[in-house]
Amino acid sequence: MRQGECVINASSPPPAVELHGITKRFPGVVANKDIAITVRKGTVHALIGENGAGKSTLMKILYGMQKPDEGTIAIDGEQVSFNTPGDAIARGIGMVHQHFMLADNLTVLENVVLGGEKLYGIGAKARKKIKEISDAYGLGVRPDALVEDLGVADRQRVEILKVLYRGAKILILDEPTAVLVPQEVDALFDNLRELKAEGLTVIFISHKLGEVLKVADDITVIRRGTTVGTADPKTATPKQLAELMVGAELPSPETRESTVTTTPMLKVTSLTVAAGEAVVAEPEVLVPAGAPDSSTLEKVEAGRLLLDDISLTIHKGEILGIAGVEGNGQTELIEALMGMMTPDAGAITLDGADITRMSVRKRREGGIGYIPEDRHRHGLLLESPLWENRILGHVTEAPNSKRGILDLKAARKDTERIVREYDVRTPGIEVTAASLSGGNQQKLIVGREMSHNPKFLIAAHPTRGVDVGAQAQIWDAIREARRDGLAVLLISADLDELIGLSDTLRVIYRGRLVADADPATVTPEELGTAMTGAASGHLEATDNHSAAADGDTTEDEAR
Ligand SMILES: Nc1ncnc2c1ncn2[C@@H]1O[C@H](COP(=O)(O)OP(=O)(O)OP(=O)(O)O)[C@@H](O)[C@H]1O
Repeated sequence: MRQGECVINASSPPPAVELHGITKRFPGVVANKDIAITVRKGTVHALIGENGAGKSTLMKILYGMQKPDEGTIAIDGEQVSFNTPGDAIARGIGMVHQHFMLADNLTVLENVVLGGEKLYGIGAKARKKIKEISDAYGLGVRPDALVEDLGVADRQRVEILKVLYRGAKILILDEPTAVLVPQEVDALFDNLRELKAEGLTVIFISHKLGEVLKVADDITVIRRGTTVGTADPKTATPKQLAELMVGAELPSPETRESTVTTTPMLKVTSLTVAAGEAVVAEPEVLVPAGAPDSSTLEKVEAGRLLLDDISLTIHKGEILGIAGVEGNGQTELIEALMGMMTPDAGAITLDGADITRMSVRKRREGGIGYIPEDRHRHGLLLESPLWENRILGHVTEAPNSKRGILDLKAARKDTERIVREYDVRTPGIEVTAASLSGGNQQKLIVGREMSHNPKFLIAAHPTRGVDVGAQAQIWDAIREARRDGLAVLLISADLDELIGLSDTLRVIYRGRLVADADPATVTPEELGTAMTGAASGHLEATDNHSAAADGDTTEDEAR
């Protein structure tokens, strides 16, 4: 572990990026404080730090999305000043955001060219250029594929290709591996090595310390807005990095104590959803009165089964993990369970009561907690203060409501409690959710949902974007509630989390449950293989109907 900056000897080319004395203040928060980072040309440089440490702010400054209050930026040895991302792009900087920004209904070529038409037109020249870039860096992108047909990893490659097409020599990737399965992570790292070999520079933000050590040449640690040191990936361990970041031990999701009972809490029988189904959106129960409509459910093309005869049972005290590459029916399963989508066939019972046609509000009141996949679309009102976000989805429940009337004082007080207990780093509860860092937004949602003592929790990527310290805390909260009988449907792209937390594991592929895995023995690689639809000798094929029958056991029957 070395403190301070990398040593650059006199004969080295100028560093690709030099940030000096960068300071950025927001009301009540110093997001970046006198930050100094030197990024060597042709390297992969990882930026790590706990939630709210200031990583995204720093990258937004480098990409021209935000202006620093103080400090200088030099690119290839030359001082620059960016007012917009356009200025940064012109100096060869590209950014791939965590939330992809592609138009689904356009082809890869159209997406790549969009906004950059001046470079190579929109015809044969553009196509040739795309092919050249794709071949040069091993991206394997097909220009005529429709983006909506692509999986997550391919979409990410299109995003990378898009910034390369615009001439980026320095790529900023914001948590690029959060949505990828292990095999896809390896493929991305191969791409990054290719980029590096061609002299490009990559800066990436990540909370996955093992991966950081695998791919980074240099690591900078940021804590509370300032650089606290650099680490050498050749010698550092994940534990050391975690300690440097948050002063905490690296958590493990592993628990093999079983709290699974024989009492079914959630039972899903032959649930089927065809594409193009009309959506039952009930914005008024998701948001407080007067807030904008947060229903963003979309229609999809007709003719395909999005959920195909899904049957499963989750018992009291059981965490059932669903493994799957994004886009294989997880969203539809969640929406059908929450009442945001009406299934075409099948039934859902919660604690013995049929909830198949029940409203979202009634389901929530009946004890369903919901940590959504996309916190911006379904979890938060970004422009509203934290205390309003605490009410979101729980308008009619205590402490937000007393005898049918909103109790704002109690809601505010409870928001302060959640902020304290879940360590949401914020100057106060009056700031907007948008002003929180990604990980702190997530902690607020988890705190809110756990505060209502749900019977059944839908946890989609519960620790996405949170640092190792907060991750441990969220895992503990879920485990503790499980001990008290909580049933959990866990959906996560983090296979270690999925394997470590789940009591039961099932694989979803093209809307069907295709395999079962034993969390005590399965490896992330085996699970990753099964998720791509390939048969894995280590996993058992699912028998949907025996799973349904399983739900018929009574409390007294042994499982
Ligand atoms: N637009 C904004 N307005 C007010 N405060 C902000 C704004 N953007 C960021 N902040 C604050 O600046 C601090 C740094 O946030 P930033 O998003 O840079 O953290 P981060 O290290 O990227 O965290 P995470 O790992 O959770 O994404 C946080 O306290 C955050 O609340």
